[in-house]
Amino acid sequence: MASFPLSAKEEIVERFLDAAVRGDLPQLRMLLTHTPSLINQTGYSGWTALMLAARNGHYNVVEALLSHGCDKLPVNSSSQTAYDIAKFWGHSHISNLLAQTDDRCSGVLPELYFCRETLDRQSDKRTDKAWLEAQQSDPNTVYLLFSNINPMVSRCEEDKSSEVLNKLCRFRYDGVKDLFQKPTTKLIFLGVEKMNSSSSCSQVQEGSWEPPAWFAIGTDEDATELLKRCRGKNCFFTTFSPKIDLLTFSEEEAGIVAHARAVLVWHNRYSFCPICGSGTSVEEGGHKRRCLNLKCRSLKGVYNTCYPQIDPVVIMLVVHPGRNQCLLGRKKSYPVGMFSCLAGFIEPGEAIEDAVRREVEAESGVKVGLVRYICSQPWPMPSNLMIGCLAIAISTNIKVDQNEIEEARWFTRQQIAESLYRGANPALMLPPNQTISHKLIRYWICKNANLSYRPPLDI
Ligand SMILES: NC(=O)C1=CN([C@@H]2O[C@H](COP(=O)(O)OP(=O)(O)OC[C@H]3O[C@@H](n4cnc5c(N)ncnc54)[C@H](O)[C@@H]3O)[C@@H](O)[C@H]2O)C=CC1
Ligand SMILES: [Mg+2]
Ligand SMILES: [Mg+2]
Ligand SMILES: [Mg+2]
Ligand SMILES: [Zn+2]
Repeated sequence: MASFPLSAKEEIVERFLDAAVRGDLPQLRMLLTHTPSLINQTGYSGWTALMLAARNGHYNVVEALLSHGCDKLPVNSSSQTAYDIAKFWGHSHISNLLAQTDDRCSGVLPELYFCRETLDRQSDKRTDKAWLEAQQSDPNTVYLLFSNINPMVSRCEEDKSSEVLNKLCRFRYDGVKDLFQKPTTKLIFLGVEKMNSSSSCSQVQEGSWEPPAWFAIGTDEDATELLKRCRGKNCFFTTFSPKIDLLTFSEEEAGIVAHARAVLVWHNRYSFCPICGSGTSVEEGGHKRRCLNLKCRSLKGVYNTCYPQIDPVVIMLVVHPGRNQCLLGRKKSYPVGMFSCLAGFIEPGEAIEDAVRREVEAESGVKVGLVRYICSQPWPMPSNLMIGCLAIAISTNIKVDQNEIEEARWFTRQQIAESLYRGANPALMLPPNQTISHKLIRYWICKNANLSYRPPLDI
């Protein structure tokens, strides 16, 4: 059989995998230091370094790979994870190690995008007017600019291979103070910087260091005028395709965007009092609106029109009664070949479990029994809270409501695994890594992959 010369990249992957087969830890470490992206690479066999080390009983290599953040969930063409492989070949010390790490550390259910609490919200400070005013003019305070609800960002030029493309433009007081004069400007107190290793200097010990406060400014001023403030920093607003652009921040900044955007959207929607139609004043660092009509009912008791609104949405991966398939659907608006979890808004007076059952049956005709909450994600498009569940189907016939989705289908574990780990299934493209939909699908795959953990509902 003719053999083709390997490209430089293929060659380095093969050297890395070969080190895992031989248990050559120094060589493996050296290659990993030089090229960290090797960690989850597969060779021609479709096996990762972790699988190969597990197959050959190299405990120290498995340990080193895990400590470098290796993903232990990929499966080979026989749907085996590294855990399955170690178990099959009788390397129980390795299968025990692979089964040990808990969900969050092992990548089974890693932190979700938009979920990182980068700032300390310090919600108690929102009512401290004097403190807030002092922070506003403090030279260390950080301001983020939003043209309505779209953040001003600059392109990241440093790392072209990274998924992080956008960085929030940060301003000091002098660069934005003129905007405060406009009555339509909204100022949102986002919190203060959390103390980290770089801030634990002598100033902190002396008690003289105050963590900088962060504010978001929402303005309706002309975007081109706002851009002049960046003085050539190559800034722009994410007006063209917010859905895609909002997924290209770092984890640290994504959480800040989710908070700021949801509050600014609420201000845009609730300019006037929804009870009596009067004007409102903005209070509590932008987290409350108070009606200016002293006779208004909203001033008595707690009115939920006065506080930022969040729209709860259930999103669920429906599992076939036989446990080996899952139900995914596609809307007309999805890219060609993409299928995702079914989702729908929770209705008033409805429990999460009932919303899951109602939405699944309405959209796909499939009836659902058990529902289990897994995780949640703020989704600032514009202010949803996605509540992620696994649900067990008790019927399998599909009858799609064409008004809601275009198609729904049962997919086998093998089809999903191939799409997740090898992108080899052109008929099935899964939603991007940053979405809760992706995480739920991944969670199901790994929980079903004979990992030692057995969920209480035997999902
Ligand atoms: N992060 C993720 O992985 C995913 C997020 N989503 C988000 O979930 C949300 C809900 O999913 P859909 O399937 O669209 O919901 P859905 O299945 O409830 O259908 C939405 C339709 O229901 C009506 N509706 C009823 N109550 C509503 C409310 N409170 N707000 C808005 N519309 C309401 C409207 O006619 C709307 O067109 C979407 O906004 C979407 O952005 C959806 C799928 C994946
Ligand atoms: Mg829906
Ligand atoms: Mg629906
Ligand atoms: Mg609905
Ligand atoms: Zn009112």
